[in-house]
Amino acid sequence: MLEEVIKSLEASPIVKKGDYNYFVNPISDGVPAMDPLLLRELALAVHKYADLNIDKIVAVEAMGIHLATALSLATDIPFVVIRKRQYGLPGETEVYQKTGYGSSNLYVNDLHEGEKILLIDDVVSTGGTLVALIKTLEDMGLDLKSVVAIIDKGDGKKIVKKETGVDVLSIVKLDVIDGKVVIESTIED
Ligand SMILES: O=P(O)(O)OC[C@H]1O[C@H](OP(=O)(O)OP(=O)(O)O)[C@H](O)[C@@H]1O
Ligand code: HPA
Repeated sequence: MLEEVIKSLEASPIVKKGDYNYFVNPISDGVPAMDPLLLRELALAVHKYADLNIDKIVAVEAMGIHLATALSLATDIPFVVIRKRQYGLPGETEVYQKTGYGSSNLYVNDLHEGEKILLIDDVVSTGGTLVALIKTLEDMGLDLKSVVAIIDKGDGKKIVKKETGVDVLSIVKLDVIDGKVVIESTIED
């Protein structure tokens, strides 16, 4: 079921961001172009394994958005985006996000105490993004039914578990070794 996903990830070029080995892929960057077959495989895998008894899908800007869109179309569940742009709307919550190569503020809007949500992002790597978001969303009283990171890079998922107690649902586990993406496992193994 994940043939296109694996093929595409294994072909990812690696670019350096400082010391960080950054893989470039349609799932995580929209570059090179995303084959709809690949996007469909991802949406089907999330549909199959995630808890979809939820009120909203919550995407992290930027590269959670296409994944949330595909899942929303497949499920008829609405999605909201955690943006890098501040709106200053009532109830807006700011979250500081630090990755292996940068940082920014994220802004949570239109999420309300007691709502059941699925949080989706493309990659978990240092865990900086998901740890900060999970802590904030839990403090806001949201019920995180599933936390999805399509790609678990290095120790990402393990770090999130240690820091928050939350099990991230990931479709592919990979690492960058000797300048290449190496697939370690998939959810279908
Ligand atoms: O586990 P971490 O080390 O936090 O890395 C994961 C985060 O890094 C990327 O975000 P980035 O801020 O680069 O944004 P983008 O989605 O706009 O590319 C990715 O989309 C995740 O949100
Ligand atoms: N590639 C793409 N997106 C990412 C990465 C990466 O290596 N790490 C965190 N987000």
